[in-house]
Amino acid sequence: MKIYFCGSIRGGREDVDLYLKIVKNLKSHGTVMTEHVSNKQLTHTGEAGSAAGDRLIHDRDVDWLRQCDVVVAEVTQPSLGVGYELGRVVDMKKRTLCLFRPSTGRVLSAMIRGAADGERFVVRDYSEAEVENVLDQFFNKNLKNSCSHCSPQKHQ
Ligand SMILES: O=c1[nH]c(=O)n([C@H]2C[C@H](O)[C@@H](COP(=O)(O)O)O2)cc1CO
Repeated sequence: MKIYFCGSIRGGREDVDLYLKIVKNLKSHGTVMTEHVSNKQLTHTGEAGSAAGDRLIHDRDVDWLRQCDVVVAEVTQPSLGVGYELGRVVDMKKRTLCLFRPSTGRVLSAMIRGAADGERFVVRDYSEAEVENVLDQFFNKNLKNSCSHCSPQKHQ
């Protein structure tokens, strides 16, 4: 099971501790292609400072999005990059879980909440305390048979 995790980088790194918690959980369900998003050393400047570096990041990430089996996005901290990734995956018809924390007082973009269909593109309001349960429930109940690379019993 290849999992693409989306989280804010240049949009602000305020939630990086939570990204770390999410990625730790995701690793129990499969291979996380974008583990760097949860790296506490990675600052709001991102992985590269030059336009050439940005093109490499863009092309690599779009390629990973094409390859992945499922997308999980923490969408509370607004990020242009995460919004762009989600727009692309809607077109790619990838199974997607967006996680949003209303307790922050933020209101999620209509372009994300309004894209939810409850099946392929799910938006889940949650609190940090329940994040592991929400992820386990999503993977165990919804994704048992959707991995294209391995048997339902062995999600690696
Ligand atoms: O250095 C990077 N590496 C990278 O993989 N990304 C991708 C993964 C994240 O889910 C998303 C974050 O976008 P943004 O930086 O606009 O917040 O874009 C984004 C950047 C910097 O924009």
